Amino acid sequence: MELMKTNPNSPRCEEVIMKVEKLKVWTSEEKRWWKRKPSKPKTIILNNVTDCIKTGEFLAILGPSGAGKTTFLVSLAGKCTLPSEGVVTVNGRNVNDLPQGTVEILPQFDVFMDCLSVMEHLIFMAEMRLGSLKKSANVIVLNTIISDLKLKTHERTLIRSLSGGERRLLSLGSSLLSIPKILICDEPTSGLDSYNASLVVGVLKNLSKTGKIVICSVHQPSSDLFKEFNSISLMSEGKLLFHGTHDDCRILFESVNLHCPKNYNTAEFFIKAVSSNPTSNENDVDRILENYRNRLNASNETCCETSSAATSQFQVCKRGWARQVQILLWRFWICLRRNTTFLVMSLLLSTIIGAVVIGTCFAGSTGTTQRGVQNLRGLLWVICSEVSFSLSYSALFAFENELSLFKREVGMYGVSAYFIARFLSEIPRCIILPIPYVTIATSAVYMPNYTLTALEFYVTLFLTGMASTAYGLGMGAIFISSGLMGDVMPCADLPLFLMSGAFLRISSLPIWLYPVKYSSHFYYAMDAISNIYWRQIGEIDCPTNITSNCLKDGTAVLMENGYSSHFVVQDALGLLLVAIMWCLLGYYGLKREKGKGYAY
Ligand SMILES: Nc1ncnc2c1ncn2[C@@H]1O[C@H](COP(=O)(O)OP(=O)(O)OP(=O)(O)O)[C@@H](O)[C@H]1O
Repeated sequence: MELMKTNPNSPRCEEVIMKVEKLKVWTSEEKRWWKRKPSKPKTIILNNVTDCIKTGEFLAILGPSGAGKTTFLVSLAGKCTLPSEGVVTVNGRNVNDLPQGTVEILPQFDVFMDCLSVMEHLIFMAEMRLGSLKKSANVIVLNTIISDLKLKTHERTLIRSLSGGERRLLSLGSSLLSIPKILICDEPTSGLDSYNASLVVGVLKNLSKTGKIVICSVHQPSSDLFKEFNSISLMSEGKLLFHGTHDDCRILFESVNLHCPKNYNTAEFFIKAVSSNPTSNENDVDRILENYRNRLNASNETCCETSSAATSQFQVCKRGWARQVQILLWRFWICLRRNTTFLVMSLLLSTIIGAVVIGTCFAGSTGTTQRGVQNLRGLLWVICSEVSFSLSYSALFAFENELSLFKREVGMYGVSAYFIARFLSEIPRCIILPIPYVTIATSAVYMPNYTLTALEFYVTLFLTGMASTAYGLGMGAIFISSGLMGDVMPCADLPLFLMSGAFLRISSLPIWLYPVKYSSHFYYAMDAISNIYWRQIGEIDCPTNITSNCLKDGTAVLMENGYSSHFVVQDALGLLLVAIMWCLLGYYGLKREKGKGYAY
């Protein structure tokens, strides 16, 4: 197995030592702001864990449910966001300061972009973690992982069609692509049949033989699988009761009169013995711990220090920003392409129906009569708002659906690269959506210089679509995890669309509302589209029997609404700035989400 081969000439400094010193982790305290006392006090999850894990260890972490195994693994990976004390180091360097990918964690639950095929997913991961697949060395690594994990037959299968076990294998393959020095797996065999479980354990064991550390939590392993691990750690109630070989563990248990019956699964025996259930004796746990500590003290075994300089070898591929955007865009594009028929059909159907309804209601209207002025104003508002609302609401939930994936991939790519790629992936919608409104709805009304006017409408609606998409993505990113998006959006929309001039006379706005006006994409869209239309209306009929004031021409309509006279520059620039503003806000929203930590 190419990937797992050890280099015989490797210097001894390639040794990896992971040290855990007095690690304590608590649950977060919950406190209501109006109360002095916490409503839920913090409780301890990991209680003073000290350990040392060395190169070549294939370590099984055993313990009953709730013992703290997952919390321990997450802490070892430097991804624990709970309050903690103590330190985890790798070759003397804090685990949090190591280059991304040095310590990889394979979580208990898999998260993927389900629309990709197995191969597409692995190519994405390889490009991000390993480097360019134009390099033959990287292709070899990728192919080795595919063949080691027997994924070849599923290369073209969509991830959404994989079984739970196959998803586990794919997850493991993705983690292996960063060629980590330390691989931490939370129940890597759960959901796998015995063949695949031994396949995974075999791959992990071979990996540990190449001078790496592989740590796995395991739930009820079969005797055969359990034997494959060369060391075990036993946890109970947040304490580390033992770390060492199988034999040492057996001897320790026998020292407190706990003998594993013949032909009994040893892993099960150890777990049962330290479980806090009525059949186990609580004193056993204390005695095991005491005896273990006494043995450690007597053996005087120390966790040998390795120079932190040795961590300089921990170099991991980091793609440039532009390349990250490109790779992310490629992934979004595949999903878009896979759903193209559905997307285009639903987009066109909904917009075509909308455009036909609008065209029917406004059929025959003309801006050259006093009666037609209101209809044309209404038509322009309806097509601007349809484009704007459709695009902002379709972008709004983009991040919510991808939040777990984004938080799993934290550190693999930059937040800005992800945001920009997401924004760019929405552009096809901005291109397609205005077409029916411009071609169908406007053809039912009188438009001077139809082709040119329709083209100008299209450009305006496209730019409006871009700003609306940025607005949707921005709001989505800001309120991503609160579940408030749907509630907040109508409140945020209201002041912005009131600035469109369709309901309020813009020229009569008080000065303190100007910031809202200038940040409203509805305002720029209506200002531009109204100018395009009304500037071409030279004369509006004014019947002699009319009782109200007559609007003599298109310019009078524009003046009545209070639209700008520098519309081309102002509106194009305005829409661009609004898009940038929402992109920046969205970026900070996502950055805040990233700061909340890894999604386990
Ligand atoms: N974020 C958290 N907030 C509150 N309590 C937590 C949190 N994470 C873990 N706990 C609690 O800490 C204890 C240990 O949890 P952990 O998931 O580490 O156990 P485990 O040994 O991995 O269990 P299992 O084998 O069932 O997965 C549990 O009682 C759990 O409820």
